Amino acid sequence: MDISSMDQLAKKKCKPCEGGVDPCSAAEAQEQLQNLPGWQLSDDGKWIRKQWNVKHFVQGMEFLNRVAEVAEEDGHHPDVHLIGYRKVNIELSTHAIGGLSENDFILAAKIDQVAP
Ligand SMILES: C[C@H](O)[C@H](O)[C@H]1CNC2=NC(N)=NC(=O)C2=N1
Repeated sequence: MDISSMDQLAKKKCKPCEGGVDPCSAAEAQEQLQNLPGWQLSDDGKWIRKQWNVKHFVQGMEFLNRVAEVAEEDGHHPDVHLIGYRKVNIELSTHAIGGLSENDFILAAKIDQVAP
């Protein structure tokens, strides 16, 4: 997987993924995360997660609605871990391969573009 800048990632489109490819390594993931500020890699290297502080609950919901549009457009979807009083926490992983693929980094860049 080539390492792209955030802008390069956001210009890419997620590719349909139904398994059959190896997840990216923790080292590749860490390298890619250099361009995705605020995203954390899980200890097992299988997912990335980011938390935002928002002004209020509705702002968090409006943010998630924008995320839903991006996800549907790209055919790659987040796991929303928390929509709280003033917090949103989103996790990304490619479920078809049980780990991270470039799709997750592309979606992370696109989510950052629509974050409040
Ligand atoms: C064919 C298409 O790529 C799959 O159905 C998509 C849908 N959205 C997805 N989202 C995530 N996070 N992981 C997947 O493996 C996945 N697969």
